[in-house]
Amino acid sequence: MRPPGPVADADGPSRSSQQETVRPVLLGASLKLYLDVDASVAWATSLAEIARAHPAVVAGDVRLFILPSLPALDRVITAVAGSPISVGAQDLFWAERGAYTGAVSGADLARLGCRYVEVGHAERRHVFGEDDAIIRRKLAAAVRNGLTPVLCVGEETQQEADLAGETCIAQIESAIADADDLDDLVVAYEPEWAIGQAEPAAPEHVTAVVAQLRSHLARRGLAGAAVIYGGSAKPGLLSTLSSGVDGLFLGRFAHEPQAFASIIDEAVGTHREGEEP
Ligand SMILES: O=C[C@H](O)COP(=O)(O)O
Repeated sequence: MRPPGPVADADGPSRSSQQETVRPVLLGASLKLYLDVDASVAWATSLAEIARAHPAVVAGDVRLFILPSLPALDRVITAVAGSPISVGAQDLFWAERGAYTGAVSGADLARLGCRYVEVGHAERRHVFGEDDAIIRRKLAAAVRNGLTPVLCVGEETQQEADLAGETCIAQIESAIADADDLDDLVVAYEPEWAIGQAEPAAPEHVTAVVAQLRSHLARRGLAGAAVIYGGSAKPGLLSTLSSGVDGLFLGRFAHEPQAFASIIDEAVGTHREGEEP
C-alpha cells in the first residue's frame, strides 16, 4: 500500500530486497516538539547525508524514517528528497475534510509526501486525551490514505512481560479493528514507564514482550508487521536486543545525528529471517 501523492523517500533499495527472506532493520525517530523548524531541517539534512553514505542504508538492509513536527514537514521532505529516508507525521485526524478546526488530514499528509504516520503515542493519550476509540479511527484514516501507521502500544506501569504483552495485544486489536485492507503496519512497543527516562527498559523485558507481539501478529496474518522498541532507546541498546526486535523508535537520543549514525552501525547484522515488513 503506497501513498497516492509524491513519496519523499527513496524506496528503490527497500523494494529491491522484497524477494529476500532477511528482514531489514527499521530505525525511526520522532522529534516530538523538541526542535523548531529550522533545527528540524538542519537535523534532517545531516541524517540524509549520513544515510546516503551508509552502505547498509543504501542497500535497504537498514531503513530509516523520521517524524518531524507538522510545520516542519514540507521543508524536511524537501531536505531528504533523493535520500533513503522516509518521512512521516506524528499525528493525523480521523476525517479527511470537514469542519474540524486545527485538524490535519491524512490525505494531505500523503499528498505532501509522507509515508508514515504515528498513532496512539502515550503522549497523545495523556496530554491530548486520546482514547482507544480515537486511536482506532485515526489508524483507519491512516490506512485509508495509504499511510503506514506507526502504532504505539505499551503498558502504563512496570509489570511482568506476560501482562505487558497482554496489554499491548489488546491495544493492537482495538486499534486495528476498523482498518480495512491493513497490509503495512509498524508496531512501536513503548512501555510508558520507559519513555523520557535516562535508560530504556531491560532488554530481557523488551524481547519477551516483542516475542508475544510478533506471535500474535503472525496469528492475525500480520507477520510482515515490524515491531520496534521505543522508550529512551539510545546507542548501545540495539546490540543487546539483537534480532529480538525489528528496530528502534528513537526520541531524544536521536537528536544528535552522530548518535543516529552509530545506531545504524549497530543495526548492521541484526537482521532476522522472515517476511519483510
Ligand atoms: O517517540 C519516541 C518515544 O516516545 C521515545 O522517546 P524518548 O526516547 O525520548 O524516551
